[in-house]
Amino acid sequence: MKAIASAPAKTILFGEHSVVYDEPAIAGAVNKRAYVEITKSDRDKSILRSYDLNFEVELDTKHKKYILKKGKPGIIRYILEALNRVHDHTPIEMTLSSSVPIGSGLGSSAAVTVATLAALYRYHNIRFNKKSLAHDAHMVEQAVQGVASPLDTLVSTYGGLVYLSRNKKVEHFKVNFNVPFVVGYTHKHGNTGKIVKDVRNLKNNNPKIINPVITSMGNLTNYAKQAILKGDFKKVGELMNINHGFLDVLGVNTLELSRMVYVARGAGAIGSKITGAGGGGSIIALCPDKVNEVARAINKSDNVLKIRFTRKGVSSRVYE
Ligand SMILES: Nc1ncnc2c1ncn2[C@@H]1O[C@H](COP(=O)(O)OP(=O)(O)OP(=O)(O)O)[C@@H](O)[C@H]1O
Ligand SMILES: C[C@@](O)(CCO)CC(=O)[O-]
Ligand SMILES: [Mg+2]
Repeated sequence: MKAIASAPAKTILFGEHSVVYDEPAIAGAVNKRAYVEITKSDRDKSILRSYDLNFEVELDTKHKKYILKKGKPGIIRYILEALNRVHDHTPIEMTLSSSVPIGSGLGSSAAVTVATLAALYRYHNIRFNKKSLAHDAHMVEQAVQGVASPLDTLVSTYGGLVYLSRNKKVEHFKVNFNVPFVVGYTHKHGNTGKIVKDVRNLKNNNPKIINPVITSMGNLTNYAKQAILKGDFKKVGELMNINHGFLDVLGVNTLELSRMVYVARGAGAIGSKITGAGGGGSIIALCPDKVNEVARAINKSDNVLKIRFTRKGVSSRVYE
């Protein structure tokens, strides 16, 4: 018996970081995915491996211990947390593959977590639905990072373009939002857990300054929702640029991210901003009519990822 699952990466259009403080956010699933496969092992220990992320872990799930045979522990922590919550100690072989750049603001941790939980639920024949899966995946991110909003794991579970309201209501945009975006990313990985905690410290040390910024980011996201519904991409772009300024105030901008943001605008993007936690990772640029020019300009000093939004969220199945 083999259980497999996959879940999409995401890009945040508006609301990263402010969503941690219950402000609204808009994010979409994109055409990069994480894949997890689980089979029964005939060895006495479980093995977790990834050929493309180049890591291998020997798991002693009975004693909740692991030996990192090769690779870095980062993303593995999400998988181990999911295993601790769901798996018994029967030996399994778990293989992860992913086309999502890790630590690049595109929700690799959420895609890996959602795919891992879905594959484990299938393997153990545990009933679940998208609501329960998104919740459980959020709890895993919360446990690993210390602080996490439900946004990334919601988008990886449901797919599509999602508006998350202040009272955590999920709305799916019905509009056809396939306007051309370009994602630029640096090889400087971010670490969302650490960056979110840094923002929390800044907020706690300067509440009278940062709290109104967080509130304004929430209001901006609601204006952006109206602009998207009206198809007013000029306004969407303008609001992306303002949102980027707010993220700079929160301290999550870097030289590389700024360079890509302004290179994109100089090449014709009508809006560009950090997407995801920042501190490394990615920017997103809205460039109707100028996709190739913007992609070429960013690619001169950084990396470009042509993304498309996808309605396809998590998928999973069992092969007997
Ligand atoms: N090459 C790597 N191999 C394994 N883990 C890595 C590697 N590079 C980074 N990591 C870790 O993977 C995790 C990536 O999750 P993180 O949430 O930080 O980024 P992300 O999900 O890709 O971006 P965001 O959360 O901003 O959307 C982090 O714990 C990071 O330390
Ligand atoms: C920075 C953040 O808002 C998004 C990370 O992709 C963190 C979170 O929502 O958990
Ligand atoms: Mg993440």
